[in-house]
Amino acid sequence: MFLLLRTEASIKIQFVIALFITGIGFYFEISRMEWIMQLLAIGMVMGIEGMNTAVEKIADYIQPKYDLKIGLIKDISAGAVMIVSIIATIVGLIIYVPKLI
Ligand SMILES: Nc1ncnc2c1ncn2[C@@H]1O[C@H](COP(=O)(O)OP(=O)(O)OP(=O)(O)O)[C@@H](O)[C@H]1O
Repeated sequence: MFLLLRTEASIKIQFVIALFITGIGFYFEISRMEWIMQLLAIGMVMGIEGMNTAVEKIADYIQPKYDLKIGLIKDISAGAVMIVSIIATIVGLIIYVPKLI
């Protein structure tokens, strides 16, 4: 976890967003269930991002040169991050939009 936070720019950004959204959670005094959903969303995104980083590192280790199959593998792995990020954004909107309007 510390290795990821120290070396990966995308995890650093997600960590800052996680801290920010946690602060927002305290500000709006979200419910116990909303905290569970928010924490799951944060954990999902950062966990899958960590796995994506591992896939990228393995790919670069086994094939440092340009390779269509490696490109496809990296795209699929990045796609997994995209899926959980979209879902996490929707969860955030479901929690906070009603509090803002
Ligand atoms: N060896 C390769 N062969 C073919 N395409 C590659 C290769 N390496 C990267 N790519 C393409 O470039 C994209 C970005 O790959 P890269 O490894 O730079 O990840 P990244 O998304 O920049 O991740 P991060 O910012 O976390 O390092 C991949 O999704 C893939 O499409």
